[in-house]
Amino acid sequence: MKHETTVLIVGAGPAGISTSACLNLKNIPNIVLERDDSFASLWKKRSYDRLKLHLASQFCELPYMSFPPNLPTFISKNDFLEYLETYVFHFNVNPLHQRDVESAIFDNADGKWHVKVMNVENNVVEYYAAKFLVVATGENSEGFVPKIEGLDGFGGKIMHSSEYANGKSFEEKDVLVVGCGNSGMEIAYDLSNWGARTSIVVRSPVSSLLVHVLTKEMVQVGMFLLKYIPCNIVDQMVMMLSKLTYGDLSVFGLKRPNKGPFYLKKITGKSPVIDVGTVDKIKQKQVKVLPSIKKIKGNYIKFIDGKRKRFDALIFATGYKSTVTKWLKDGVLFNENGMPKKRSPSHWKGEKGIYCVGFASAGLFGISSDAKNVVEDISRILMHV
Ligand SMILES: Cc1cc2nc3c(=O)[nH]c(=O)nc-3n(C[C@H](O)[C@H](O)[C@H](O)COP(=O)(O)OP(=O)(O)OC[C@H]3O[C@@H](n4cnc5c(N)ncnc54)[C@H](O)[C@@H]3O)c2cc1C
Ligand SMILES: NC(=O)C1=CN([C@@H]2O[C@H](COP(=O)(O)OP(=O)(O)OC[C@H]3O[C@@H](n4cnc5c(N)ncnc54)[C@H](OP(=O)(O)O)[C@@H]3O)[C@@H](O)[C@H]2O)C=CC1
Ligand SMILES: O=C(O)C(=O)Cc1c[nH]c2ccccc12
Repeated sequence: MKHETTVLIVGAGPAGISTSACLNLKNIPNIVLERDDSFASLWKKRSYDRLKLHLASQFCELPYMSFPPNLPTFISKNDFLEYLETYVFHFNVNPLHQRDVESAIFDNADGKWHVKVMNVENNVVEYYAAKFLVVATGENSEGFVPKIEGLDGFGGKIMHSSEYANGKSFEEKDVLVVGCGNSGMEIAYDLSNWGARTSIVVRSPVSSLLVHVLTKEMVQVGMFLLKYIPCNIVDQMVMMLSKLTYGDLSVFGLKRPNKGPFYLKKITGKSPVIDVGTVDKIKQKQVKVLPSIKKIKGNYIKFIDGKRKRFDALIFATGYKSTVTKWLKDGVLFNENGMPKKRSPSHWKGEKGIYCVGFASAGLFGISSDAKNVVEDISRILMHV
């Protein structure tokens, strides 16, 4: 049997949920397919305990619902999850769980997307069809771990940042965090608080890790000013504040790029590091900075500066990859990395009724705007048929 609807949404993270909510408000039939056994699985199962939103709450709202007024500016993971619970209930969003989308093909004959789904609860294949397909599987669908010589033979524990909850089991252990994006920097801070002897790999200036380090307040002020002042001026102000607060961090391998943080976020999607106290720990030598890994032998890690050190655990905070190309080969909307071919703001629409929500590297703010754009477009098309 084939399940027919108007819009099929793949993924029930913030992107899928908000798209379904916007469609429900317009009474457009839709089905949300989610591979996990709950919605917002990244937030529920694949993010660390101490996670708080890095952006002020007004930049993290999903369409048509504000956060409760009693919440602090920077919301905790649990409060965000409670907000999502209220959101799905209020907008009557009902994802079908344990539905892993395996393929999606457009059929010119009937003008519909045909989607093959594995119901992982009972191992039965299901088929769905719809005029519109919204890809909402996210930029963080799968953890990325680089290939390193000897990694398979590492004698200690290996995990990706998405599997890290807290540092309870790492007390008194030697732990190496690889990667110093927002996940790596915060996990290193957490590990150190839990009493782990913590080191973090910052790519050496040779392969140059150019990164802005800001506080969440600097980002908050910057986001506010961007509404009124050109990006280059906001960037200069924020960079000046960062210099005054942190000084020169290049001795720790963290080199400030010439281009500003908001400009770089817009052009490359790369977020600045929003410091939660890790920089202070680095300066106090409570978190040690090490260069890139050359190879691994047993429990020993050899670094590119020739030094060697023993570790009990490796935590890869080396980012994520999109998994869209595993099940979708549309050739138009997405490139070979499963990311939109077109840059924001025209990234969200493909051909033949395919869309994506949540692929603009613009966080929850970008998701909200994508969802509204996509649903407006679908609604306009439906009104003209
Ligand atoms: C640790 C972390 C913290 C973040 N914090 C912030 C923040 O504070 N502020 C901010 O603005 N942004 C933040 N982001 C960025 C972004 O907003 C979040 O990643 C957000 O959850 C993205 O929502 P999404 O719905 O696009 O993707 P996801 O939340 O990843 O949801 C995608 C869903 O699709 C499902 N799926 C994937 N493949 C399939 C398939 N084949 N079939 C069926 N279902 C599938 C997944 O199981 C998942 O539930 C953070 C990201 C991370 C990793
Ligand atoms: N509270 C919050 O709001 C949080 C938000 N986030 C967001 O989630 C998204 C994902 O963040 P994150 O998980 O940190 O991933 P990122 O992709 O942002 O960072 C990965 C880091 O790993 C480095 N890296 C990759 N490969 C290697 C390697 N072989 N050796 C050494 N370093 C390597 C990258 O360096 P390079 O750039 O040189 O490739 C980069 O610094 C981001 O948008 C982030 O802002 C994450 C955590 C908390
Ligand atoms: O946390 C993230 O990864 C985000 O993408 C959120 C975000 C959107 N715009 C920004 C500008 C500066 C820092 C973070 C973000």
